[in-house]
Amino acid sequence: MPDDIDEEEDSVKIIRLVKNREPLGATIKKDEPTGAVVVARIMRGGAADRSGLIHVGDELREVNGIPVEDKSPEEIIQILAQSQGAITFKIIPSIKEDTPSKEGKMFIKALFDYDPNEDKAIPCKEAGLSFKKGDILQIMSQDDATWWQAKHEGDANPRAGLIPSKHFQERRLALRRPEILVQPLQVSNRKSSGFRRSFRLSRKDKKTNKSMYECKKSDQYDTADVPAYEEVTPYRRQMNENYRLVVLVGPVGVGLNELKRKLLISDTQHYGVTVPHTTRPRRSQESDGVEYVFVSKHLFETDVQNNKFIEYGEYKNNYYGTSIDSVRSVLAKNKVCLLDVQPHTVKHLRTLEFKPYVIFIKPPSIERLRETRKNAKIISSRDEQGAAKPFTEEDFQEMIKSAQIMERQYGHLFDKTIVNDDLTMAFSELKTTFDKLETDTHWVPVSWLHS
Ligand SMILES: Nc1ncnc2c1ncn2[C@@H]1O[C@H](COP(=O)(O)OP(=O)(O)OP(=O)(O)O)[C@@H](O)[C@H]1O
Repeated sequence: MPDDIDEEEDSVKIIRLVKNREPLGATIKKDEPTGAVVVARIMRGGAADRSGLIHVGDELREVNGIPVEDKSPEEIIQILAQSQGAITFKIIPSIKEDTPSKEGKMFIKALFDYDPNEDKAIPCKEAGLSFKKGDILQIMSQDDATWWQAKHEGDANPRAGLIPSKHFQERRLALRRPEILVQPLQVSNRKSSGFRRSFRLSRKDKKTNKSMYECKKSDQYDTADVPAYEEVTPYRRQMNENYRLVVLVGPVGVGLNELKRKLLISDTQHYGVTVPHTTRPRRSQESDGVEYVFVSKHLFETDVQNNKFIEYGEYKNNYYGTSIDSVRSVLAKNKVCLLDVQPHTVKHLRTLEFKPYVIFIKPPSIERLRETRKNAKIISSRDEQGAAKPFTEEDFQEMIKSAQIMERQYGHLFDKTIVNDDLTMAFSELKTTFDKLETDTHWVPVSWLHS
């Protein structure tokens, strides 16, 4: 054995990787205490990972015969960027053993849009993975507390990209929160018709000009508790199970009732709606349990105390409300229950029992609203009698503004968005969505199935 080889040389490894146009899929850093250049991260599925020859913690000594000890990571990256074909690395392997993990078995739904190019904090923009709110991501590594590695679910390309970890993203969102909170839920104080009811008769208190459902303070600022990701798992309804609750949300006048009505008449045996409760006296042509369940004020208030209502409110000194049991009774008849609620209510319905599927009905552009709603009528909140009137330009503007606020504040809870431009097309998209919901596999929160 020659004398000039020091002991360390025993462990030196020479490896060759062939680099084509694809990046190597590894990042390096200077180890502060020792000054050594070490591999900081191996991107899952990238060229370095697939070779199986380089690992996190390996110390880099030479690249193509050039010693790297006195070079900064940027200079080394430069050398690598300029190299093509086979690249030779001299490394001292890390002694750390790889720990088996549940890599690739965890799926998350992204609850925000992400573009690595806009992210000042990401260690390497090229390694970042961009995604949109609602995308399903497969988590490939959580080794790093700040930067996870992920792929789009179903993507055949094995290479993972960097995404902010849940903890990191939520922490930085929390720091930015005061900005977000400036936007209140109500669209304007001219009228508060931005939010709809499941029962049209009792929509607004015209005298106080208030929405009949006063939101709790915390509900108005829901953005404050928006998580970054939600862990999800595939779910397919079994034959003996109840149908999932279908929740429809959208701004007033967007056509929610119209779509619901069309669905109901398309198959009255299959679809159902809840019967609301009221404390107003029954009219002669009405039957208890058909138009409304008629109850006393005392009973209604007791039920409110016992959290029996999903939503409730007061209109002309009478209470109106949708009870949780009314949803259960539709589901128990083996029907698909169509429920329309204010968007802030959705989070209370997200339980294993209801497994809600939330559809957002969105207005088209203002130009299309003008064209398509020429003969349509809206129940005007400015009208004491609540009579149907043709849409005004203000109604259109408010509908669009209200939809934007809903999307921004509650978009993370929507499973599907349908634009109600042409009614026939919107209905057919809705119908297809319903059919798929009953037969296909969908992603649902893990907490619903493992709670
Ligand atoms: N795509 C469409 N094209 C043309 N007219 C439509 C369309 N969708 C709904 N309409 C009409 O718009 C009007 C308002 O619809 P609808 O009552 O269903 O709205 P809504 O969202 O349920 O409102 P509200 O909360 O006031 O009950 C109705 O006259 C309806 O027929």
